[in-house]
Amino acid sequence: MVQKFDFQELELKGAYLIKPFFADDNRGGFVKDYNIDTFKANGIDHELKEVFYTISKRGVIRATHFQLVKQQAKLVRCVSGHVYDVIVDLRPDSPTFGQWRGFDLTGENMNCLLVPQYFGHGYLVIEDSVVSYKCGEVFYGEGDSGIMYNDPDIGIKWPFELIGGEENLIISEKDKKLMSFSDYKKIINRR
Ligand SMILES: Cc1cn([C@H]2C[C@H](O)[C@@H](COP(=O)(O)OP(=O)(O)O[C@H]3O[C@@H](C)C(=O)[C@@H](O)[C@H]3O)O2)c(=O)[nH]c1=O
Repeated sequence: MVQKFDFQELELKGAYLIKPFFADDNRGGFVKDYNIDTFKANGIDHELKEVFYTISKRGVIRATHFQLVKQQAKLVRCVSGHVYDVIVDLRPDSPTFGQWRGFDLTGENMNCLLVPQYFGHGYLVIEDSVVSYKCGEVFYGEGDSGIMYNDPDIGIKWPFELIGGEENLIISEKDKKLMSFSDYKKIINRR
């Protein structure tokens, strides 16, 4: 079976759900999730500066992250396991400002998300997972920031029932102290 790249632009413009190139045979499979020319031919200008992976246990939440400076577009794929991945449009001049969308990314479905610059990104880990990131900008620790996963004004509906309830969440100390959406709007209005 051979599956070609497939690009679907989402309602949050500039974000894409992407099926990678995939071929299998009696040895197993082959996945190509990035090619600069194929991306350009489909209207996506995404040149890589950094690639990294996160390894997470079921119940982990990493959300909702972005860099306040050196904005980082990223191509995200769950290499193994299952995450519920959420993107949030944080572009103040966008008609979908403040809106979120969620997607099941699994090792099996191989779906990738192209998260544009000026978006927040995060996920809830439904099964032990490895997630890969192919970034258009390097990590910039001083600008590392985020909005609380449970911010009421954004209102992300996380499927906590799939991890046995919100009380089972595993969250970093940093992610317990992120800003509110209301604070984010004050920061960008001052710029
Ligand atoms: C993200 C990142 C972290 N680090 C360091 C900082 C820290 O010591 C350690 C773990 O960092 P964090 O706790 O911030 O990792 P994590 O919570 O996994 O952060 C990630 O979350 C997801 C949702 C994203 O979208 C990513 O862009 C990134 O923000 O790794 C880097 O050196 N380079 C990086 O690119």
